[in-house]
Amino acid sequence: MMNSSSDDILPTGVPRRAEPSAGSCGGAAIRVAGLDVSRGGTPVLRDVSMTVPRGAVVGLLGPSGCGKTTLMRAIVGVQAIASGSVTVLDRPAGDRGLRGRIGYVTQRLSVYPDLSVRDNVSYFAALSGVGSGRVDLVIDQVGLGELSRRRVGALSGGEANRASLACALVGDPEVLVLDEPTVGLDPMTREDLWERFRALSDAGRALLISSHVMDEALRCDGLVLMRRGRVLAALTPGELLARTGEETPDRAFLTLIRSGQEGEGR
Ligand SMILES: Nc1ncnc2c1ncn2[C@@H]1O[C@H](COP(=O)(O)OP(=O)(O)OP(=O)(O)O)[C@@H](O)[C@H]1O
Repeated sequence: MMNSSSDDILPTGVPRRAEPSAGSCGGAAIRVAGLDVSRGGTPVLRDVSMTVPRGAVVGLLGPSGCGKTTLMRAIVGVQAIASGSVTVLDRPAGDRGLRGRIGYVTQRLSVYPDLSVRDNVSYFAALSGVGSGRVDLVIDQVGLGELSRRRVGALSGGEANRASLACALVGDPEVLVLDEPTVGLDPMTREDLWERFRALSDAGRALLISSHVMDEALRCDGLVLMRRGRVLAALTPGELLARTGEETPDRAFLTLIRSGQEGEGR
């Protein structure tokens, strides 16, 4: 039986490190309830409910086309929704008051190819009103220190992705929504970035990170597993392995899908 009630949807264990201290304004940075979205007249998200606690890294996993990007677009407020609710930092998604408080890195490059890494990040710093003090810091954090003067158009795909990430990080947003940020990266760079994500969550930021790479699931505090526009399960990596009896997340995901299909009588 998959999670469906809103009481179920916080992966157990996730809020523990993310629970607000007394007096703070609530544990969930992102709260999605009963979300339905259609694109091009076709339903692509159906009754999606999930939360991302403050101070946690939640992995959004599922096969290509299952609706991960659409869910992220709804969370950052650029996707029309049919029904349900999406709340970020206690405000409706897309609210003007959220500007600068959410960082979003899309799969497509959202930086200017004709500008250098440094100029791109400086531009985003100016947009966020943070000044230039953090520019070199975030460029170093994504491992582009030596390439900061190079035009983004002359970077490799993975380097350009990291330039996008630096632009999202420079405003020090409270919520980060990252659509496959590690795609095309070598294992060492991937490792560095996950350390960075962990440091951000330790500092209280909420991160929702989509990935095709199931092994990255083990690095997350909580997982939202999607299939065909629905949330198949929301749970911790440990729960995923324990529930399925599998040793690796990709096998566990397949086992969950199969058990779901049996439940559907297919
Ligand atoms: N502009 C659009 N018009 C119509 N359908 C769309 C549009 N964009 C996406 N879709 C469809 O919506 C569904 C969900 O797409 P989405 O991009 O959210 O999936 P995803 O899980 O992020 O996929 P991937 O992992 O391949 O990036 C897919 O079936 C896709 O074909």
